[in-house]
Parts: sequence; C-alpha cells; structure tokens
Amino acid sequence: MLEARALCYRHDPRQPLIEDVSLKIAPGQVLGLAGPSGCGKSTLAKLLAGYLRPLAGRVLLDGAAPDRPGPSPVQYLSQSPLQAMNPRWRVGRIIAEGAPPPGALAASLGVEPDWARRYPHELSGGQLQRVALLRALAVKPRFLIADEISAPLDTVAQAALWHVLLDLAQRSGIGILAISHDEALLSRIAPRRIGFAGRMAAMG
Ligand SMILES: Nc1ncnc2c1ncn2[C@@H]1O[C@H](COP(=O)(O)OP(=O)(O)OP(=O)(O)O)[C@@H](O)[C@H]1O
Repeated sequence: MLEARALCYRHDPRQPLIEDVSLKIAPGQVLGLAGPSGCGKSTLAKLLAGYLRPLAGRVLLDGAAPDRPGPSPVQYLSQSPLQAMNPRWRVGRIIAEGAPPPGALAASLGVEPDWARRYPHELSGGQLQRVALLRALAVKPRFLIADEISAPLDTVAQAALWHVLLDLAQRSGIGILAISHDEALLSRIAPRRIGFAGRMAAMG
C-alpha cells in the first residue's frame, strides 16, 4: 500500500498549496486524480514519489518510510519525459539506467530496438513517453505515479499507451496514480477517482 498521510506542502511560504492531504493506493489499483491547472497535482505527485519532502505529514510504503538506496519502488513519470533524460545519453543507455529491461517488455510497449542508438531529441513525444515508461517498469516498481503522461498524445496513441500500461499493471500488481485534467480519460482507466484542489473529494 502506498499512502499519503496528512501531507502539507507549499512552494511559497505565504501560499499554502497542499494542506492535510491523505490518500491510499493499493497494489494493482488505478486511482485517478483530477483537478484544475495549478492546483498542486504535480506537487502532490512529487511528494508521493519522494522528489519533494513534505513540510508535515508522511508518505508511507506498507506503513513505513520508503527505503531510499537503489531504484525507487515508486516511479514518477512526467508529462515531459525529455526533462527527465540526460540529453547526452543515447536512448539505449537511458532505458537501462536502473536495470536492463527484458526484450518482451520493450516489444509490448512498442519500443523499437533501433531507437537505442538515437538521442532523446531524435524521438517523438509519444516514442519518448514509451521509453520513459520502459525505463520505469524495468526496475520493477510497485507503484507508478503517472502525471499527465498521455496529454501530448492523440486519442489513438493515448488509448494504446493506457491499454498496455493497464494490462501490465494488472498482471504485475503495480498500483497506479493516474493524474490528468481529462476526466473522460480518467473515467475510462480509473475505477476510483478523486478530485483535487488542495483538498480531496471523491468523484464519479
Ligand atoms: N518549484 C516551484 N517553485 C515555486 N512554485 C512552484 C514550483 N512548482 C510548482 N509551483 C507552483 O505551485 C502551484 C502548483 O503547481 P503544480 O505543478 O503542482 O500544479 P498542477 O495541478 O500539476 O498544474 P498543471 O495541471 O497545470 O500541471 C502552481 O501555482 C505552480 O506555479
């Protein structure tokens, strides 16, 4: 279980952003998180993934603080995968950064072998997002925080990405927090959804 317990965070000391936010994601569960632009969804995502430290409250994995050494069991995927990649590394090195992924996983995500020789700027946004997903899945995470990952894609590419991801998640019991502005998308992929505008509210 990945759990946020009474999290508080603010980037600007004068402006509270995340206030007393709690949520739970079970293994294999897809939890949808919607909310207006700027309400703090990405900030909450980074708190859950350990990229930011809460000012108050805790993030717990199976009731304890997540271990930090080694690849994180909670992987964060952003809307802009390019920003999370070393532009001087070829894609093959980027993919294997945490652990070399099995070929079957790469194939299921539609990651083509010849991309390995290219640099990140030589792939499209959708191709890069699949590379980022492959890198994240290669370390066998327990939870994925998917922050607007399909926003730049067209409807067909979006559906294909989520189809593969949901299938893999179900088979390997990965819990997913799916963050999106797109409530129609969330209603298709996430049986349980919450709205967020600094505070939580049940949706759907
Ligand atoms: N590193 C930072 N320093 C200062 N302010 C920040 C920082 N990161 C985000 N903010 C501010 O915090 C607020 C919430 O940002 P956040 O990215 O969490 O929102 P969001 O709900 O994910 O938005 P969007 O849907 O547009 O991606 C915004 O007002 C943003 O400008």
